[in-house]
Amino acid sequence: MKPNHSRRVVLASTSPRRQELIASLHIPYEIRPSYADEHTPSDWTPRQIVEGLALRKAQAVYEEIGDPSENAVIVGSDTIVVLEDQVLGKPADDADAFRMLKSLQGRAHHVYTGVACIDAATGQRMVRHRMTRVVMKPLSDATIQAYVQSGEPRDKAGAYGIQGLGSTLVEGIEGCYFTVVGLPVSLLSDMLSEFGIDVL
Ligand SMILES: Cc1cn([C@H]2C[C@H](O)[C@@H](COP(=O)(O)OP(=O)(O)OP(=O)(O)O)O2)c(=O)[nH]c1=O
Repeated sequence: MKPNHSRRVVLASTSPRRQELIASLHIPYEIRPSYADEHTPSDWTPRQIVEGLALRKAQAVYEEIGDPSENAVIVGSDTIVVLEDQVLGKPADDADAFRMLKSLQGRAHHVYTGVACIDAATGQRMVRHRMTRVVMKPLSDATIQAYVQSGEPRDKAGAYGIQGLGSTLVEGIEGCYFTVVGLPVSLLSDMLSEFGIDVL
């Protein structure tokens, strides 16, 4: 059976990494930045945070383009880094990035990414998450400082990007690499097929 490519994906994201990953699936897509409120109650679990925020991001775009004639699936995603019971989002500034990396170095943490799909015509929705364990090498203050000065940590949860210079800080991972980068494509392709979009 040929893949059904008549529906398109609307990626509710400003993240260049997510845009590159959706492009790699070779399905029709468009980008619509979503500016949902990212504050969450302090008692939410990591799963509730990433699933809740992924859904909020998709919902914000659904409210703009949702229409019975719209043959599209809206996708939202959210990533956090969790060190024991501490949730690390994006660093506020370079000092915050240094502090985050100092706490992550030499030990393991978990990266959670939530993915939400909303059918733009019917409003039908699905939300899931994936988690990957990452072990970071022991790092000297000088190495952390040099990495912070590269500018890479600024827009990334946990203040590192495994896909960039941050790859040199990581000892190993258990789980899906793309969950760390911010969009678990294998989970997304399973979810899209439930909405009538077959990647293969
Ligand atoms: C841990 C890690 C995070 N990240 C990024 C992925 C996400 O873009 C970012 C986490 O912030 P998010 O709030 O999940 O996403 P965002 O604000 O960048 O984009 P959106 O418009 O979709 O809300 O951290 C990496 O790129 N590499 C990594 O190794």
